[in-house]
Amino acid sequence: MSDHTELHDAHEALLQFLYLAPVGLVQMTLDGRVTMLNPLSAQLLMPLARQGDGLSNLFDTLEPIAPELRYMAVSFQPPRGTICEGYRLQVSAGVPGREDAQVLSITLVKLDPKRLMVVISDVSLAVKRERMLRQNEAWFNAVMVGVADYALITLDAKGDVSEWNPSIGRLTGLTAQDVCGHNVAVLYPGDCMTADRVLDRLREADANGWSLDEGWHLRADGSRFWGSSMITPLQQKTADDGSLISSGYALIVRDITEKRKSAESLLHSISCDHLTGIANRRAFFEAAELELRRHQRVPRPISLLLIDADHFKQINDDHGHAMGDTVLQKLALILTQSVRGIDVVARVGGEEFAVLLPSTWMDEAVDIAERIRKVVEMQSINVGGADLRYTVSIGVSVISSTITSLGELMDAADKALYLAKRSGRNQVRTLADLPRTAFGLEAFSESV
Ligand SMILES: Nc1nc2c(ncn2[C@@H]2O[C@H](COP(=O)(O)OP(=O)(O)OP(=O)(O)O)[C@@H](O)[C@H]2O)c(=O)[nH]1
Repeated sequence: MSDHTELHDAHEALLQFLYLAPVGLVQMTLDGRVTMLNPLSAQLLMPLARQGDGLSNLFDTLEPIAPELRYMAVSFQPPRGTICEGYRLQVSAGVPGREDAQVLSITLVKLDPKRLMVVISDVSLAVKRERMLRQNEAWFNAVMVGVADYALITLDAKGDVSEWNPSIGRLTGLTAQDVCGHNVAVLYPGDCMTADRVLDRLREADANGWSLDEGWHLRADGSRFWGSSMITPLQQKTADDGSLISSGYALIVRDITEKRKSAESLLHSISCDHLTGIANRRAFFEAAELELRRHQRVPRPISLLLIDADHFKQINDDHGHAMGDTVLQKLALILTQSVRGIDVVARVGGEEFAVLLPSTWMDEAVDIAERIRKVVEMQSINVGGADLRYTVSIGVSVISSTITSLGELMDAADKALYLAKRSGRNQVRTLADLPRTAFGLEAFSESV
């Protein structure tokens, strides 16, 4: 066989491999320009491609959901090596009960100083199974493990503590007088549990047979511990509408501080944004999905703030990328300090943040957004002796009869944010601020 034929056959075999590979494979330049992609990667990425751009640059395609990938590639100094492995990208939120969230796993390898290879796979099903497994494990642990560090009490139909068991004193230092007759929310720090949330959990226990949650709990001396709590219904009866309701519940609380510490670094790596330390896009969608599922069971308001730093490109251009990063870190801090423990604060894009506010009406959400806007406006960051000031624009939306899914909630906040930007930035807007006749964005842009 001639060298030429051998080469041709090897090439054919390689193409065949790429074509049939069970994972998406993309080869590209360091700045993301795609030079080769196999059919599976095209299929996985096509829903993300913006009109007109196609899939010509992978970093552009992934910019809205993972702007950090470009920075990770640029800041990777060695001439070759693995830049990231199994990095999870939350593509869509999914619709509870109808459509699963879509999650892609991305491995980025630098082949040589000029080329990157990307391996993409759809791990949506695996993520769903992981979550179920985590839940089952926690459930099992709550029931079977650790007789020394658990506490048991009973609750009435409203979630008030009806029966005291000394185990709760051992775990928390609280006395019967501290808890009996009070809402079980007394076992939690003020900003981590509300009476509404307690009722949600009781309804969840009625529907599923149990409700399991992890979070901060309170000791008598004011200190906190990370606890797992499981609520199970006691005597159940069928209501007029056919649903099951209980006259009482058992609550088991366990101190899992130690277990949390060991799981924390793993959890941190998959759910925290690498720059700001707050939740990343993936963790946000998971938490928001859970919140919306609760809302479907017991309807009550949920508001969303989308916060975007104004003229951020200019900050990067004037003061350098590292200063841009500092601004994002400071903004993340302001957001976490401005809301309650049960609110979800996340970085969902490059300079875009989201805050989900359970049990919060639109006017309360607008007040919180306005407070955040003012704190940012007042803050000055020292840059080489000079003051750097910046502002944010905020879009606010709330679940309503027309906005029922996470996608719609995000979309409404995004439109309101766009309105805030178009109206001059450094302001808070809702869709109610749109001209009545111009609800759609296209119509709006024509009318401005
Ligand atoms: N420093 C830093 N910059 C980032 C990061 N992620 C995204 N960016 C930059 O954020 C900038 C966002 O710019 P644009 O979307 O044009 O928006 P803008 O300049 O904020 O303008 P408006 O949003 O219209 O007020 C881009 O220049 C991105 O490169 C990051 O992690 N760190």
